[in-house]
Amino acid sequence: MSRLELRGIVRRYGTVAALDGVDLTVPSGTLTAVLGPSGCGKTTLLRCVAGFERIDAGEIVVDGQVVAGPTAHTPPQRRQIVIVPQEGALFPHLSVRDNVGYGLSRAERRRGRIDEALSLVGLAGYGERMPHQMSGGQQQRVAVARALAPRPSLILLDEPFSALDAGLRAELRHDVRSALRADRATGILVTHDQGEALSTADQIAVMREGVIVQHGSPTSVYRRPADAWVATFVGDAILLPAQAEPGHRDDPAVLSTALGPVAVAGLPSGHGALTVLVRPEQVRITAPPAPQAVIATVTGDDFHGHDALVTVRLPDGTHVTARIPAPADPMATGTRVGVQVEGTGLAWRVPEPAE
Ligand SMILES: Nc1ncnc2c1ncn2[C@@H]1O[C@H](COP(=O)(O)OP(=O)(O)OP(=O)(O)O)[C@@H](O)[C@H]1O
Repeated sequence: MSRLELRGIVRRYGTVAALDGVDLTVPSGTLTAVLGPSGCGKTTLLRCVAGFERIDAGEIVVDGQVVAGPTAHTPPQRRQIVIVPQEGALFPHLSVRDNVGYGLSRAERRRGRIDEALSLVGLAGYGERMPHQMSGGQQQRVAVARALAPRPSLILLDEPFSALDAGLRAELRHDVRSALRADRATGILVTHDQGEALSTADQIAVMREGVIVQHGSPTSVYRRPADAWVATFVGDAILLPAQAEPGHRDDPAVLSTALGPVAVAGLPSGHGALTVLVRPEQVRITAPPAPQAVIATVTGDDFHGHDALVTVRLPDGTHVTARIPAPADPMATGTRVGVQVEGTGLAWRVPEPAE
């Protein structure tokens, strides 16, 4: 169990700042998912924490000890930090047992740490198999067991489930999360899959262009995204234009949008153009249209088993997609429905165009 602190980390490649002042704290025994689009610096961040890359500015502190900074660079083998890569991490010529025991002392092997690590990932009894006798998902479990076995200060997971199909991914991330918790390990999970980040991590750090733009619990990042970009990156978002009037003093204020009235808490002060965020599950669809609902026309219905994504055209011509519990019959294209927003939305001021 270790606490990780990143303070103002900068890592440049020529003129590109892959990391441009990253601040992040990962409390002991917790898992933080670093979520961001391709090229935002996620892998560079892991490589700096592990010690494979030197940093140009800032400090990396593990349990109060500076492992990288202006005058320090502890080499990777002395950081007690392990990385679990996407795939192909196992030695093909070694048994599962020998793979897991690779970095362990003889004493730890004797104390039964290999079997303990295999049980943590649900593979008790698989020690004598060779990697090629295991499925892709089982091989990733072995890789996680091998990483956990020496009880590292930190475990860094670099998109470890990305090569697996959807069902196996969900099962494995759940089991890996349980294994990390059982071992009270501190970890960072890098992913660009927002569902994975929301369902697996204790904290989410959203990264954009080499900076952490928001850090918080999955619920806080989903419910109170820092800006419209985070809102669309973490979850599906409906963004609607609205206008703040000087008379809006209530909290929540009720704004007029193409989806009808939307209650917004914590409205920015002053008047001007706003962007209002509503999540697709907040849109209620009624057929026949409920009184006071905005009248819309169904243009698409995607059935997903547990729910359905229904796209409608609003009177102003814009299309929005609602997530509703799957109806018994699909909503036919052209059906006239009513749409209303439930709960509260969020709003941000639209930046003035530069002169
Ligand atoms: N060795 C390198 N030399 C030069 N530029 C690099 C190097 N490694 C990374 N970069 C650049 O740094 C930026 C961040 O790259 P990084 O691989 O960390 O992103 P990422 O978020 O992990 O992307 P992905 O999700 O696609 O793996 C990119 O602009 C990339 O081109």
